[in-house]
Amino acid sequence: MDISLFLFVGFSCFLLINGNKVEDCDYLTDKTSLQSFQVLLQAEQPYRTAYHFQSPQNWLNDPNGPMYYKGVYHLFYQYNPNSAWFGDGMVWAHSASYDLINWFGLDHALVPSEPFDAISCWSGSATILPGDKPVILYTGIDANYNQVQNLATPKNESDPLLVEWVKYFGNPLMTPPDGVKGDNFRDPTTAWQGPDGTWKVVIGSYSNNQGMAILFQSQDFVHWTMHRDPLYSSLKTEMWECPDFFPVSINSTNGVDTSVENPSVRHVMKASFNSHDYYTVGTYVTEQERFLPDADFTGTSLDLRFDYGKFYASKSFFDGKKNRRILCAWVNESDSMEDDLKKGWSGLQSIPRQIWLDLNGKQLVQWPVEELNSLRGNEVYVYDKQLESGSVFEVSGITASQADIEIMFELPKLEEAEFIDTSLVDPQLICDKQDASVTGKFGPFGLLALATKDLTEQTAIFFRVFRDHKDYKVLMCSDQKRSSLRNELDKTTYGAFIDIDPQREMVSLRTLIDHSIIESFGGKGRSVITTRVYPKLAIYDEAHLFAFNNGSLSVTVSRLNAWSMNKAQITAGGKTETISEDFSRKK
Ligand SMILES: OC[C@H]1O[C@@](CO)(OC[C@@]2(O[C@H]3O[C@H](CO)[C@@H](O)[C@H](O)[C@H]3O)O[C@H](CO)[C@@H](O)[C@@H]2O)[C@@H](O)[C@@H]1O
Repeated sequence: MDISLFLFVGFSCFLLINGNKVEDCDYLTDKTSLQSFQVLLQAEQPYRTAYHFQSPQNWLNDPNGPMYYKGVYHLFYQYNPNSAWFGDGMVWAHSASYDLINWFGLDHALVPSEPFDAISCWSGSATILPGDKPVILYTGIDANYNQVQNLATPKNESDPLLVEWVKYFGNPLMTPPDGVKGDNFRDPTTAWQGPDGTWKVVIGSYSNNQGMAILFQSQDFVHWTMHRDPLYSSLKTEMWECPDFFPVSINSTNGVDTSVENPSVRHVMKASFNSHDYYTVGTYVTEQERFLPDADFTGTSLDLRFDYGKFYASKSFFDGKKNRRILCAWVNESDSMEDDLKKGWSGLQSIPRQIWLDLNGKQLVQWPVEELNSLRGNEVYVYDKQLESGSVFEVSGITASQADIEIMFELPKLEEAEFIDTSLVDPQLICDKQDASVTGKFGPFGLLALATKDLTEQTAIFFRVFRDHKDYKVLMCSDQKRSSLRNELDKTTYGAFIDIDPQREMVSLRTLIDHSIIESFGGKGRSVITTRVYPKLAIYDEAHLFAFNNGSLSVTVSRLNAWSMNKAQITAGGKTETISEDFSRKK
């Protein structure tokens, strides 16, 4: 709970709590009533997170320009200083960290101020130029609501915190090309440098019924020319937001710098559309400036996604400190806009994830950054526990509303698995039809998170294992249907197949629970599902965690380790905003 400011204007006084004007000070004349008021408000804010990044108040969306510079990690993000809703006047808020988990806020890095960003400073990326010189390319919404690309540089490069940024006087550097609408040209990627020294960057767009990554080239990072063809475009897609284009090593979990081009890397193209982050692995043919995907986007459930739940506008960066590539994304709310006004905030950032190419070369693997483990507190574990059909057991001894769980399942007699109905190809639909209450053979088995003791409220993260001819198919689901007794929440069920062979590998799950967000990594990070839930009763100490098996065949929990998670230090930025009356946020 952030009690931001007391303002005394003349004889009147009010209190800003999470950015909302909530009470006259008459009510708070003595310390006792202030304390009870705080307790009351705490009870009203059970959905704020303990270790996921969120701003103290207001609306937050895309991560922008993440980078590692002179010993400091930087996270900029889309932020509305005026409201818990998205709107005009978006800024680049700025936080810094030494470990990607604990963050301290700094002054906003970019705020609308010039003709080329008069309305808003929208998403973009950072690039570290040779000589350790960081720069930002971002989308400005100009006074005519056109999207243009702008450059900003640090005022003082020797300041590791990069607090002040200066907008280039010659902005904008790129404007919507012919045939591209003024509102379909945004979100520059991190730029990369070709072997001949040419800088390249792609901008998300939509033209001629295709979503695309328009390629621009430059010799000096200031003068940019559009390449004849987009780096890649796809007919099956809408407007591409926040594209990302980066190399991945074919034989190592290490990351590589965005400019690396050699035979030991492949390239990944990511585009955000249709509320999801889709990606495809492929080959970057430098000479032709073409990206050749192994598989084109299909606009169906067959496309690869970073996350099969809520995870949007992600951005990756190469972390030179630990030679890894890190991915972060915006996780939006599933409650109503009215709820967001009441809470005074909206939007979270995912836990930063390390990403690398799976050994099979077909897809990426993701895992929470190792620094997260530093928040692990009390641990409980279970080994070799048989889960008979219909059984449920409580994992007690940890803070179930704030936890990190790793669990591995062994499936004896795999051959008894039921055959998959091959007419069902969309995993999300299967998870929805065959939710956690529907008994199969192997599955549903998994975890019941943020559950009441009597299981009235529960979010089930579970697996089903099917036979498919001589092979097996492992389905992972996150079922939010019973996540809350509250109505008017989006309780969509999510699902994904996991590319593992249960004959050779145990079915594993790592789940991060943090009050209103659940991030689940199946099959050692081969499929990930993030969800937002808002239990009415299963909050704080009333939240419980269970392992369950609702399949007709028994399964064995070969290993379960669960940790209480400590709170991360995430402090507010340097500037406190006051409420603008233009943006009505009255309760
Ligand atoms: O903050 C601007 C950046 O966000 C992006 C991707 O998230 O585009 C957002 C977008 O606006 C929609 O999304 C808002 C939340 O992200 C939502 O509240 C709003 O109502 C939506 O319109 O902006 C355009 C124009 O409105 C829309 O097409 C996008 O989805 C990114 O592309 C921006 O740089």
